[in-house]
Amino acid sequence: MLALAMPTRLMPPPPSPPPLQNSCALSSSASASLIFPVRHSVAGLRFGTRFKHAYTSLSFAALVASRASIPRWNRCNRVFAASFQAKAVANPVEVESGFDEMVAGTKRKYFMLGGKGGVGKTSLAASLAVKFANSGHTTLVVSTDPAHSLSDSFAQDLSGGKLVPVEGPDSPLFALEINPEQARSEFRAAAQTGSGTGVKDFMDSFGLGGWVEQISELKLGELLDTPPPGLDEAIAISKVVQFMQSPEYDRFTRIIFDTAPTGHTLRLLSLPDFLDASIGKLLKLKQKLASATNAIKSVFGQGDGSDTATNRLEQLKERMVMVREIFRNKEATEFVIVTIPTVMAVSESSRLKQSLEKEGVPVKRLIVNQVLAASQSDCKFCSMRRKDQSRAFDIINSDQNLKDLQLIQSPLMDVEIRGVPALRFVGDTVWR
Ligand SMILES: Nc1ncnc2c1ncn2[C@@H]1O[C@H](COP(=O)(O)OP(=O)(O)OP(=O)(O)O)[C@@H](O)[C@H]1O
Repeated sequence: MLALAMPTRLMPPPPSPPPLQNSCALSSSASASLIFPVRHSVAGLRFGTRFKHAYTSLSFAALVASRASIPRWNRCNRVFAASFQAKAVANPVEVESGFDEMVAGTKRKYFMLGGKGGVGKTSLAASLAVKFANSGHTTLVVSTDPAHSLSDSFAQDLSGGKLVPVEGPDSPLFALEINPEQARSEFRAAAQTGSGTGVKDFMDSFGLGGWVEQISELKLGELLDTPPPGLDEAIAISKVVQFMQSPEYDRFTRIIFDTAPTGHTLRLLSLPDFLDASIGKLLKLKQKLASATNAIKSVFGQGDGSDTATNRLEQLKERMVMVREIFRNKEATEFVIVTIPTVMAVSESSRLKQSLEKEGVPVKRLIVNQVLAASQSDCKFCSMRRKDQSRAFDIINSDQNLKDLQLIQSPLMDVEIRGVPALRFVGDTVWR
């Protein structure tokens, strides 16, 4: 059934005819064997005629409801992607997003969605969460992005750092927004007692110069004074790991992370090793000092509560190791790269893929979001955008880091994706 298949590779669209009345026609033309429409012809929404699933009428109601707030600065930006013009270059089995594989089994799986800022990570993470929940999985979606937008995406207040039930899906779906600022404060409070210049001076005054050198190697003071980007997220994720150790979390069979933009994610990936090494050294040092004089013991000993601090550091270290294990577990984890069809975004995705590979993080899929549909008649703006888009797809097809990933396309909608019905619609369109 060709209509159910998604193409693996977009081919450059045929040359566009001259613009007609400066408008974007909503055509879903398909020329027989090579070109076929997507399963949900979104253009059909406008005329209410071509829905194939019960969900879509619901979704459309929500989408229509939210349309009122969209500025109509140009007819072109109202285009719902009508169809993808694509060449079926591969076996139809390969051209779907592979959702069957993602949803299979009741063992817990983690999905991390990441990419450049603003490409649609949150919308796609939320839509995937809704799709899993509607497929029978008790699902958790977590935001560790310092600039949370999960609440906006679900149109529900999810802040507060606690599990919040999301209303609407068929099976339980919970969301959790971790406040990275607060998580970092906790980390500072836990770590400060065991390091820093105060201890260094103190050690020096006892003639323990060698130790001073070791302490400065820790770089923990530096870490706390100017925390590297990504630390917030590392701590936020380690907090999630902490939560997940509690029995309350056993029921979740799918956990989705809406991660921070690329830069943060890359630094985050190298951070567990760095923290692991730093905290490890600190703990080792503490153990050595435990047999030293009472005066030194008082710095690290029970009297001033710093044992609690080191215990917490030890806990943090353990969690960082767990985070790293989760990130690298090929059986349980998948990092899904989200991009948009622009040269800049695709180049960044390529670098992200390379770094993830270097860190041993499994990546199988690349979602190209906001794909503009092919159209019979184009306004100048749309045809320019489509040319850019086509260039971006060419790059993906030839890029060493990206070309072997399973390509998923997500159409550009002409409304903001907000609320469970809209997310359900997007989920059914993209995750098939
Ligand atoms: N396919 C799409 N069609 C139309 N609008 C979209 C699409 N995907 C995302 N958007 C819109 O783009 C905006 C940004 O999306 P989203 O918040 O999901 O991106 P993000 O990558 O998570 O951003 P950030 O990096 O800031 O966290 C939102 O208003 C969202 O509704």
